[in-house]
Amino acid sequence: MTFYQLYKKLKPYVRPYRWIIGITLFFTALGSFVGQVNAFIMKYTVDGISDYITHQETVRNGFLLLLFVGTAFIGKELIHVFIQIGQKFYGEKLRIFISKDLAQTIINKILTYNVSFFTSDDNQSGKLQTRIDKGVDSLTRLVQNFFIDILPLFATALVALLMMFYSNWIIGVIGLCVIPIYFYASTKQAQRLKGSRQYIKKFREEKSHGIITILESILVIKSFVREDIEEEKQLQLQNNLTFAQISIRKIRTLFEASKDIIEQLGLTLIILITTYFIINGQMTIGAIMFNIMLFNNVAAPIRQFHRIYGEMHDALIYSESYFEILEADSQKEQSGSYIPEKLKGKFEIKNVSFTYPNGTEALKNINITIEPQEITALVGLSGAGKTTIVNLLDRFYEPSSGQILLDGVPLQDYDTHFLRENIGLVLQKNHIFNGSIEENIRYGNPTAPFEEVIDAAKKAHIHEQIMEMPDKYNTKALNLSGGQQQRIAIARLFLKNPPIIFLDEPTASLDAIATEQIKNSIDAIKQNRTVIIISHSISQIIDSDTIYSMNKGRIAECGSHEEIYQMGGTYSQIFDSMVRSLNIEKISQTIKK
Ligand SMILES: Nc1ncnc2c1ncn2[C@@H]1O[C@H](COP(=O)(O)OP(=O)(O)OP(=O)(O)O)[C@@H](O)[C@H]1O
Repeated sequence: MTFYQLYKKLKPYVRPYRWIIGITLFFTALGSFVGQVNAFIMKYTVDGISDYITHQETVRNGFLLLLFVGTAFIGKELIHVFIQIGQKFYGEKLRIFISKDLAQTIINKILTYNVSFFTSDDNQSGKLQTRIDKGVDSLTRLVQNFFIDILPLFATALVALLMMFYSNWIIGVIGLCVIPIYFYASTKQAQRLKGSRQYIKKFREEKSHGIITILESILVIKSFVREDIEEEKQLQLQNNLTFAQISIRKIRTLFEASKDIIEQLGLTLIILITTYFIINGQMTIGAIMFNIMLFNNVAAPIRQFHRIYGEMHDALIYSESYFEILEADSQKEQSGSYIPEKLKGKFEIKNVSFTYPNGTEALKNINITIEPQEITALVGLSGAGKTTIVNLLDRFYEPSSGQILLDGVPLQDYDTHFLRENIGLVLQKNHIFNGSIEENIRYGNPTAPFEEVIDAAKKAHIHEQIMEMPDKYNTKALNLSGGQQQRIAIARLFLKNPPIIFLDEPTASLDAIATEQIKNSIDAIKQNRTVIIISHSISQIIDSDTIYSMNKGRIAECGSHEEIYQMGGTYSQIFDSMVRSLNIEKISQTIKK
């Protein structure tokens, strides 16, 4: 991306705050003139003192000179402070507003993206977060710097340069000559730094992903006593980052030294030529201070040019990623417009194959019919593709080939929000949000009255336990046990009350009593709904109307429990293994006693 492209992309974010920019520009213009006042005062002072000495003026005149100079300095400083406050305040205000808009826009945007966007390797949570944070941060810093740093510095430099020309054209030309040399050195420096900066960006993303991974897997790390492996991984990342940072520092030091030399050469020339004109009588002695100070004003922004250029390049690198995320329109979830009055809930999966974006072929030519208001179970060994089917039915992914119909209408024709409003999903491990139990259940229907929240909790067999907690429904949900969290998620589903329900191993993380209670709740919620249940537990699937047994992405058999068992294929193998693992013989002997 070029700076011009960046400018065009940023324009819509800056436009609403034109009035703030107007005020900032006013302060900038004022500041650029006030910035030269010191040079004039110093010239006047030196000339005044020189006159005073040459003409042996009275002490009174000397005091008057000092009074004037002192008042002028203090007055100028007061005005300068006022201008700076104005510039900083409005610059900050602009930054805060733009930061808010940039941060909110990207959140709004990514919420519209496909699930595949979030599961891709490039967008692992830490990486995505760094990219967004850094993008927003560097873009807002760029806007802020432009108005309270870059623009005032350059405006002051321009006015100083004009005054140098006004003072003497040769002095002006020297001031002017330094600019392109400096500019060339700064550009070269920035080009050399570009590669290292990109590495730093990559290493930073990897580091924050690494930290998130540690936080998420702390129990596994500790239980396997693998702290040293994790330390080693982090050290490697840290070393890479450190080397890149040192390489940047090296380049900076070298270039800064060469730029100092250029500046000193310019200054020496100014002093020599001004001295020549003073000796010649073409300038007064005060001109030496005047020219040095003006030259300083010209050199100041150029001295900072590499920093500004660097920050702008940082902004370019990070904003490139920011805008890549923002403009990933191909990732936008597609939605049809079809909204039926009522859903019956008949799914027909016809010759569907599906390959995940990373190339895993999860489903191969699948044909399944899910009858409305019936219970359909999906059974199969791990990795057979059961969850993938649910992912497709919820439109988290689109089939690679084949077609899915709901009540005879292609799934892609449905309004996606409508579709998902009508589907309830309970997973093996359900997400619990940071918030109270009530807020977590209410997620199923944010406008439901509190009585309905309680009713849902009762149906999910969690109400009594909640009432025993000190803060009852205000208890933090993240502190609950896995089984309790699962029941909160089921309560959320009761509150949502959708006609279609997908249960993906809903009791896998529960104890036996909780499993029985949840099974009862699930049996209750199954009434008059289309249900797909995935489970490795016999009790959950045995009384389903239809069972599909899957093997390596294909349907192996289908039918009722009795029918499919008789086929003697995958299902009977899984079923027999389950029975053996339960040790039925021992169990029945125990029960007989
Ligand atoms: N987000 C993903 N990206 C890439 N591959 C995936 C993804 N999710 C699942 N897979 C792969 O797709 C295949 C089917 O996975 P799926 O989760 O559908 O199996 P499953 O039958 O539900 O297994 P389990 O009983 O263990 O939950 C597996 O090989 C899995 O590794």
